[in-house]
Amino acid sequence: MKFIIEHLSKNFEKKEVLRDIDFTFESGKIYGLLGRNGAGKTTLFNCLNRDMKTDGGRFYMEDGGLPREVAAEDIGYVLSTPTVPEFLTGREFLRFFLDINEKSIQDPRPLDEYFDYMSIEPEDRNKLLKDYSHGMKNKMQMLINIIARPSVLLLDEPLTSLDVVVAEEMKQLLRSLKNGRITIFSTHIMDLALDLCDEIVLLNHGVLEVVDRADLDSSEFKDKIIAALREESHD
Ligand SMILES: Nc1ncnc2c1ncn2[C@@H]1O[C@H](COP(=O)(O)OP(=O)(O)OP(=O)(O)O)[C@@H](O)[C@H]1O
Repeated sequence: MKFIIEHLSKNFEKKEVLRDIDFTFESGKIYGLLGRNGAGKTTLFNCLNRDMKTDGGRFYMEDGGLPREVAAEDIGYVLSTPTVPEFLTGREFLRFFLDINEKSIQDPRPLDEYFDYMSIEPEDRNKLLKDYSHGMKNKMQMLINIIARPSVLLLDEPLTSLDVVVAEEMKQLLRSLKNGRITIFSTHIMDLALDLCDEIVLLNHGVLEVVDRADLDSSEFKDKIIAALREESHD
């Protein structure tokens, strides 16, 4: 399976944020998306999730060499700021999500199995989501996105505000989930990107380019990324 973006562009009035995004993502890989503040990472995710209209270009899936339209259930999107219904308990939210997606979720599991999977403690499962910490809300958002088994999982800086233990658990989780799907992960934490991702992709000057990590040790590779991103400031 591939996820192919061709000549995608997006402007905000006169500001050209995405100029010509042309990229092919392949199943089984985690892609680390790096870019300066304001480079357009969230805008790209919003366009791919169809929350925002693009100004040009297209994107589609390719299965067994055949192109097909992107269906809503193909894309999972975890926002950097978790948005969950605060008036529900963790358990109510999960049950509600499973109920409304009953037809599309293959092999639903008992609720506690999902909570166990995300290491959400039994005493927290019946608490209101408004009383969940940022990291716990983030886990819930991640959970509902992975239950739905999207082909493409977009993660907008999901680990930035998590403590080291939860961040490590999330990393393990993402690694365990990567087969059979495309994971695109935006982050400002370069070590995390180098550690977790199979490919590093830079969003720079409105285009996406892969950074070749062949034959470079980690420090040289980091310098190369910083040098490439620094160019952006001379615009
Ligand atoms: N709805 C909008 N209306 C106008 N301009 C916008 C809108 N959304 C984003 N922008 C602009 O588009 C540019 C890219 O923003 P975006 O949030 O996509 O960047 P980012 O790479 O995710 O940044 P960061 O790393 O700081 O989160 C910025 O200049 C931003 O001000």
